[in-house]
Amino acid sequence: MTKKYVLALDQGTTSSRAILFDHAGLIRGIAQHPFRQIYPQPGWVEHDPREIASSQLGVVTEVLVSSGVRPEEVDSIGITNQRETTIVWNRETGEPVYNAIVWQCRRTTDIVEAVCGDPAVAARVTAKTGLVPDAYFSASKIKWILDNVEGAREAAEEGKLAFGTVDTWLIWQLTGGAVHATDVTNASRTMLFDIHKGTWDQELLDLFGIPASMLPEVRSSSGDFGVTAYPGMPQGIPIRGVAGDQQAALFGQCCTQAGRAKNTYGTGCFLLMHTGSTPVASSHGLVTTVAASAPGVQGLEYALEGSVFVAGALVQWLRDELGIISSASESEELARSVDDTAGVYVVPAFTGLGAPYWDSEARGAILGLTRGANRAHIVRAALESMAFQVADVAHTMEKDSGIAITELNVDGGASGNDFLLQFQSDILGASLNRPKVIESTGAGAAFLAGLATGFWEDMAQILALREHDDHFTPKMDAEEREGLMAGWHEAVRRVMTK
Ligand SMILES: Nc1ncnc2c1ncn2[C@@H]1O[C@H](COP(=O)(O)OP(=O)(O)O)[C@@H](O)[C@H]1O
Ligand SMILES: O=P(O)(O)OC[C@H](O)CO
Repeated sequence: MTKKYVLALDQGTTSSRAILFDHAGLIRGIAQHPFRQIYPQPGWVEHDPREIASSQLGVVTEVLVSSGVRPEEVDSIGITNQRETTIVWNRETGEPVYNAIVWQCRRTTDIVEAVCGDPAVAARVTAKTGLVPDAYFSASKIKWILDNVEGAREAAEEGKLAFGTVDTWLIWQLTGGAVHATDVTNASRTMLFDIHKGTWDQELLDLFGIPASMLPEVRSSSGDFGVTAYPGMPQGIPIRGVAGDQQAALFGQCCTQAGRAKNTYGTGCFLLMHTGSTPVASSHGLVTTVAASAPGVQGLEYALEGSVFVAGALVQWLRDELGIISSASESEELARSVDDTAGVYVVPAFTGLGAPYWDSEARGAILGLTRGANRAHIVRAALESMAFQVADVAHTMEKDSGIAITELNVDGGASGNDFLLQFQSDILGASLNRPKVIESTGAGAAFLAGLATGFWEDMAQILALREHDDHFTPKMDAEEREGLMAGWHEAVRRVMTK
């Protein structure tokens, strides 16, 4: 076989990565570059679209050179990306009209209130898109650019501007402007896409005042997105896989059937459960999103998604602000040095509380301190708080879907912490699988591309590649679990403002 590798481009919020996967699904090379975070005002977050592209294209060349792989050996490219982040550019010049407005940016809160403040309108938006109206999603960000960048609205109405999430921007760059397309998973995060029909929705476009001519064509996640034609880069490599990073991770974890779920432990946590061909609506503020499908699947597939705002970020806080650990990994050793937290609970509501509490005014607290409490107890309580928060989201998801989570696939930087995973398994009463290749996001993008070209034959072949290096099974008895959970809920109640 002359084609030996699939190249995944993982364009994340803080860095761009390129990862080479071989036929066994193992990583054969990886290159990574951070790029600038731009904070023009409190609560605003931007990226320079040119830096997104240059850092991403830079690591492609770097990974090929550093691993000694020839471009002819690369079967295809899969792209996965930070979602919702919004870029608008001029179709003729290829120049962005404004910086990328990042998913974390809160500048459009007032726009969302003005457009969706009426509960009947909000309900209609949710019914079509599966999303809870919020500045997080792309629609209000596009509107902000059209309303605030001089000449942008006129140019958009004349058909001169193109909108894209980061996948679309990268596809445009890689194909030399030949392809303006996105995939169904990224489209489902814009708040302009009808997730039932699988099409852009004119009513939503009118609501936000966005001309349809700006929108990319929507394609399946595993399919044809053109070939590379960027000057100075290997030419003619097919782009065959595209998915938003959380849906790519779900696919990479082989969660392609109803009830299968994954949780990514990064700065925050993203828990997604595949719900098959049924879009499950949440009664507790979780979002319904489109899942990435393997080739040949008819119609759309869906997932329920819930997130924890502060997870690994709490460990960073212990290190950088409190200074009670010197590295993230030290947290494990310290947590194990004590038998329990001595009744201490940490509620990391730095930016409020998400599902199922939805209290944006709540703030963090360390509770239950006694004279004997020491840093090990606090560090242990911090790790446990990550697991409690995930358990809250998981239980909410179980209620909404009617499906019990008995097995959870895990990944992300903090999933390297065995103490955390054992406690998570105990508190959830579910088994956890941590795959050997922890880069599930990149793996998902690679699988989507390699399935489209025939590099891998089918899902069964990919499932067979999956080697779990670690399983965690619940060891805690029900009484202890319930006691700890009750203590957590009491701690949460103490920080809530409503
Ligand atoms: N051994 C560990 N124990 C606990 N947290 C960890 C550990 N290693 C990394 N982390 C946390 O995981 C996060 C990094 O994970 P990563 O998946 O790279 O995040 P992201 O993609 O959100 O940037 C950081 O917040 C870090 O504090
Ligand atoms: O870039 P990440 O890994 O922080 O992921 C960001 C998410 O896609 C935002 O929805």
